[in-house]
Amino acid sequence: MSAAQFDRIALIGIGLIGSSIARGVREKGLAKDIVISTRSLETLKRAEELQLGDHYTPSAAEAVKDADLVIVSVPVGASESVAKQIAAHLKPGAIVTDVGSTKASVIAQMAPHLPSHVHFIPGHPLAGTEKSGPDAGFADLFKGRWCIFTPLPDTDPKALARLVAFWEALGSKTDQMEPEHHDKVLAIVSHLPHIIAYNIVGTADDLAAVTESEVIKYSASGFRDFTRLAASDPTMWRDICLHNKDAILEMLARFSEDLASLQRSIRWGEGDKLFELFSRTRTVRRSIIDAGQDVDVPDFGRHSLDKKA
Ligand SMILES: NC(=O)C1=CN([C@@H]2O[C@H](COP(=O)(O)OP(=O)(O)OC[C@H]3O[C@@H](n4cnc5c(N)ncnc54)[C@H](O)[C@@H]3O)[C@@H](O)[C@H]2O)C=CC1
Ligand SMILES: O=C(O)C(=O)Cc1ccc(O)cc1
Repeated sequence: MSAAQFDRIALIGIGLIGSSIARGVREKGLAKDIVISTRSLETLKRAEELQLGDHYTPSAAEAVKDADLVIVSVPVGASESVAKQIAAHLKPGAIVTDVGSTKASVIAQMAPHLPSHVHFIPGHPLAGTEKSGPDAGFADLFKGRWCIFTPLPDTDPKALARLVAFWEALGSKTDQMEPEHHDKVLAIVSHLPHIIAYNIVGTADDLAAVTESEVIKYSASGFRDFTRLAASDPTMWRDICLHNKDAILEMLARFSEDLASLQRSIRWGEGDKLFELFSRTRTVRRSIIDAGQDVDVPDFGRHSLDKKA
């Protein structure tokens, strides 16, 4: 058995991320046994129909018994509830991890409840789409994408190395950072873009009453790209906003200031300033492409609008 392989993996939550992990684990042969648990019986039934695992139970406590690796893939606001349910049933020596989009809050919710005889290692795959649920997942979701770990100070290096090997076997590149740093970085690169998308699509929807259906009829690709982000799961994004509040508010304050400056340049016809900003931002896109980070475009770009949600 390689470092990336486990006898029994328990997946708590089987939506886009949990089901992508299940599919990847199967494809790469990373577990002898996959146990799936989720709160909704309907979702659990669907996971079984899709044959994502070997065992299915609505009880998270039941699912983690004898599991060597437990992966919690639920909206971040449900983390404490899951930790409380599984705590007394975890196998000594098991690795417990999560995939939540915020890290300081997940640690604060889970760590106090988990027994000292397990290895709790928070994680976050920077890979996803606007879709949710067990049908939305696919084994290649993590290929070439970062998975960030925010280990606690006393984390066992061997357990961390096994979890790193596991995510790398799923195709991820891996990195580590402090949870607070993670939350600030993600606030600007992921959370703010989604909030801006929700806002602009909401504004356009309000205006639609005035302009009737012109918003849909004439929607250009720029607006269509925003609608993809704004179609993301409402529960997941409500929880991210509530659980990364400070970092998001800090970035929003900065964003609002810069937007006011842009507004002023437009009002006063400051073409040089507009040109300077637009030239600077163009180089950001180019550097992302040059760094080979542009893997999203073919799969999740505007074509995704044409696929079934
Ligand atoms: N969707 C995305 O693009 C990404 C999401 N994430 C994070 O991954 C986590 C899961 O997200 P998705 O898979 O996209 O969501 P999803 O909505 O597709 O699936 C969520 C799953 O959690 C279950 N669930 C909800 N509340 C529960 C509870 N209290 N107890 C047990 N199960 C519960 C649901 O039944 C469902 O199976 C979230 O924390 C999210 O922030 C991380 C990276 C990307
Ligand atoms: O769909 C997109 O463009 C995303 O950005 C997906 C995503 C959503 C949340 C995360 O924490 C990580 C990735």
